[in-house]
Amino acid sequence: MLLGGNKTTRKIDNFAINNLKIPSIVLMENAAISFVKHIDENEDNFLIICGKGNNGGDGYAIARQLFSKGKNVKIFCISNENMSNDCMINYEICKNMGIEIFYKIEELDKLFFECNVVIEGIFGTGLNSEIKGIYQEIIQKINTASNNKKVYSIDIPSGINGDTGEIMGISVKADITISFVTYKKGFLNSKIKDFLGKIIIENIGLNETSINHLLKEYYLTPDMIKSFRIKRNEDSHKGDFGKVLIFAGSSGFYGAGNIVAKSCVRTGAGLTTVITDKNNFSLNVFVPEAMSFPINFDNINENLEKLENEILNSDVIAIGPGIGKSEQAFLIFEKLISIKKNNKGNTIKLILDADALNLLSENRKLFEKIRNRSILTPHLVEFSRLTGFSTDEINKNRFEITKNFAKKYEIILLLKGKNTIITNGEELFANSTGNSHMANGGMGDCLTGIICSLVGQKYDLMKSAGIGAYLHGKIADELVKKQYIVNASHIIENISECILNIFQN
Ligand SMILES: NC(=O)C1=CN([C@@H]2O[C@H](COP(=O)(O)OP(=O)(O)OC[C@H]3O[C@@H](n4cnc5c(N)ncnc54)[C@H](O)[C@@H]3O)[C@@H](O)[C@H]2O)[C@H](O)CC1
Ligand SMILES: [K+]
Repeated sequence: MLLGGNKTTRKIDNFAINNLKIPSIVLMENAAISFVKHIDENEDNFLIICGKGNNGGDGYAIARQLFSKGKNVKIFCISNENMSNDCMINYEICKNMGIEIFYKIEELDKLFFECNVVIEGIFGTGLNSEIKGIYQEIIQKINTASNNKKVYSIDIPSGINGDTGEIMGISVKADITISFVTYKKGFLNSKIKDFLGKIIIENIGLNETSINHLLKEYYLTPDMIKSFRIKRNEDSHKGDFGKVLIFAGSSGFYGAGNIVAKSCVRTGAGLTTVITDKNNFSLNVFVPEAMSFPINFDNINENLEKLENEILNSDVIAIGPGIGKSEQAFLIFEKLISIKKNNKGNTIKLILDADALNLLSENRKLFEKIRNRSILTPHLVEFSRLTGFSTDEINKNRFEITKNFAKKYEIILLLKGKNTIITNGEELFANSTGNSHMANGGMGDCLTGIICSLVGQKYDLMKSAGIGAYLHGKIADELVKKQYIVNASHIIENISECILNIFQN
């Protein structure tokens, strides 16, 4: 699903009108028809509150549609001066059709009392400043009425900034928001969850393929994830699903390595090998399918040469969870990223997480070695270390900062958090799954394991990160329906079933 905002709505509008030659009034009519589809047939007595821009125009067109179905419809017109063209056209039609239109704010309380459903089209993507005066008063009244009326918002609850989700002084609290063409970036702002109600994204007669060259940002949906699927050949063997090398876990943190390995195996990698302390015997018990490459941390030079063979044999290397920042960890990390091509002549892909990111932050010249082949999976604090931006700065400007970083270092960035972001600097995915009940130790390790496994199975880096983040969150979303806390072990046990559901449903 396309992800957009105020500027992109204007871009799509312009393209549809100027290139596809769809008159703007047709777009508005399509929007109205799509909107009305979501209104329960049994509802009656509508109050439609209209501003003077195209959001208000949508409101007048919706009023006409409902009226022509025989519904009781009343309109509150906030202003009939300086209306946009299409708003004026629909306003005039409503007048001509004899729909009752009210203008005085003193009449609003009675209108609220008499209606069952409020539909508001005050501001959409054109809101450009703090809401004051009469607009503020009307929105306050809608919110008071909303205690016992159903409130539908057209496109965006009036008062929410479509780009940032910021509340511009005051905002309508909708029960249902029916938005057009794109999932608005502002909806990702967790602070406004209660203002949006149920979100539905509707079509206005534009096929996604005819406009998706205009924007390269997506909100990940089940359909998108399904479309990423690579079919498995009947005659394939384990070598076709990737040789994954994992450097994770160290004394005191063996669990991290075990979780990465088990997630990787459960996601379907062909062969999984874990570089681990020679004294770690837990791996074989926890993940019998994985192999281990033992390291003597007291004398790592013993193993570095043998390690070279292991690297040359691998398709993808995941590095980071639980490795610490010791001299030895650094030397192994440096060795692992120093060879670009494997025995088959293919580029070895890298997934860098946790301490690998911290080591990278402190040794920036290593960025040179990871270009064009890596996914970095920081959480907010790790990303702050990598970029030098404060966590507040990143939160305010996630899209731009992540894209710039990915572009500068030619890597895929996956910034973990609510609506995890994945970008290569051009294209961007915002994840739609996940919840706060999965915020506990080991979750990141599990995500790393899933992603490196997908890369091993020849999914490209963007898609591996996208499927991985979606799957990881989706499993947790399903589990919280029946349990309060979700741990990495719970995710691991459900990976295979969830992949089946996503790819086959
Ligand atoms: N491609 C699509 O998705 C389509 C969307 N449609 C609808 O059009 C609106 C956007 O319409 P636009 O005319 O650009 O803006 P608005 O109606 O949101 O508001 C503009 C109106 O309000 C004034 N204004 C802005 N901020 C304030 C403020 N703080 N106080 C007072 N007045 C303010 C501004 O000056 C304008 O007069 C989109 O959301 C969809 O609902 C199309 O119908 C079809 C294509
Ligand atoms: K609105």
